[in-house]
Amino acid sequence: MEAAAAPAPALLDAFFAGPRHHQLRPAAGAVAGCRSARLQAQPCRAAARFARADWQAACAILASNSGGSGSTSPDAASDGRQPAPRVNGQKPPPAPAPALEAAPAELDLVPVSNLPRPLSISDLSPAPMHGSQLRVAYQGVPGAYSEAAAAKAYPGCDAIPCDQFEVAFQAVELWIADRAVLPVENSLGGSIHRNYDLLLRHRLHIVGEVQLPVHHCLLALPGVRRELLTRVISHPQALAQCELTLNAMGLNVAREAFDDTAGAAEHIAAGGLRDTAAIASARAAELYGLQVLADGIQDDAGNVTRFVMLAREPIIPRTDRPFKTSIVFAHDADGTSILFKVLSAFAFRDISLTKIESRPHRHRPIRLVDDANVGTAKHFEYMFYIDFQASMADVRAQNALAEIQEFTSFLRVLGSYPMDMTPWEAAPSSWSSRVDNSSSSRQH
Ligand SMILES: O=C(O)C(=O)C[C@]1(C(=O)O)C=C[C@@H](O)C=C1
Repeated sequence: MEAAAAPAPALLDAFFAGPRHHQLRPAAGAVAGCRSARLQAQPCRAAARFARADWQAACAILASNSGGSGSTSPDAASDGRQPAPRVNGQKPPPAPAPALEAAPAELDLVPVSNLPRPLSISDLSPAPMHGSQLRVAYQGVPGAYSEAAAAKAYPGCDAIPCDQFEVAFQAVELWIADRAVLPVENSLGGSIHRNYDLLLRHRLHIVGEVQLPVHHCLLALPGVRRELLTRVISHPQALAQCELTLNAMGLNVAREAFDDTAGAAEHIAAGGLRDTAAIASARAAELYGLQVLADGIQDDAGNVTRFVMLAREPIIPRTDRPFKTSIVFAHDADGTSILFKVLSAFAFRDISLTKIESRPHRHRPIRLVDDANVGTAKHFEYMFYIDFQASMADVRAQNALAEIQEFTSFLRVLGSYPMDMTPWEAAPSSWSSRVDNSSSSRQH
């Protein structure tokens, strides 16, 4: 039985650092030293023992800086910051929102000129403006679920809207924001693949997670009736999460993808579109002056999106509360047994996996295997992402990863962070029970 222990900095640095210059290669030094052969695993463990005193000293310094803020934010202790008592994210914008000013006067829209304009690529010059508040980048415009996730992760933060996921990553890298909060998976729609790819391309660390119950509404301009609609617009995830309900409502109209749910609501308000409805939050309805045509239209009452919190530095993993660790790996060797070996490394140590995802290996998507008799087989190559339920401060996790390094060509720890353990609160769903009944009668 492997006992839990404080991690050694050399070993943790090695896992967290990953490759510096080429994303798909292991880092020089400790990582490469540990992974390349079974024989080389020993020096790495020796280094780990040697550095234990440094690790404990570093922990002591961080503990004395954290000041016991009592914040509900999972990585607040590592920040040492007190959230300022300001409402989430509504700082004065650099310019009024021109699109909304064009909305027809009779719509009686709530003035939204004080909503922040989303950052775009052209805003990303590294010119940090340091205030006392934690600045948290999210993708979308005010009223997006990601904004609510940012507020849940960092209560009282200054939420910074970004027009793309990529911009949110860069905002943190360039010190325009301190954190990013980005969706990675939804209980109905599945993984948000773009963010898995970006996690690998960028060098940010996962420092926490939040799970947000997602309660969708069907929004339209005031006075619009459902029969007039010819189109429903929203984020593709939101469209997917409401597909059965929309059909059950008899709303078999065109569906169109939008960058984010609140952006779709804003588009309807700005364009005065009377034939279009958006799937978005009740908060988006308020912000953009739309009426709620139907409430709780997600296909399952327990619709939840999981977001990760990203920072420039990792947090110090602990063992006194439930932690999760996210890793990504690839392998060079022929054969499917690698995945089996990786899973065994966790099973053998009784570590539960909470998620496994594969994505194309962008640097080497196809491997050709020639057989003179039958031709050339084209194997697709993958990067594998795994979340497991243990902290990197737990020696079981350290040993599992040391073992995995021996048969993978690339391994990076994306983060080791506290699990979101907030009590379950399913979003009420006025439509889902009908859909459940109708879909089950359809299936049998
Ligand atoms: O469009 C939004 O409001 C978002 O915050 C994005 C997003 C997503 O990417 O999954 C977040 C939560 C919901 O699952 C739907 C959409």
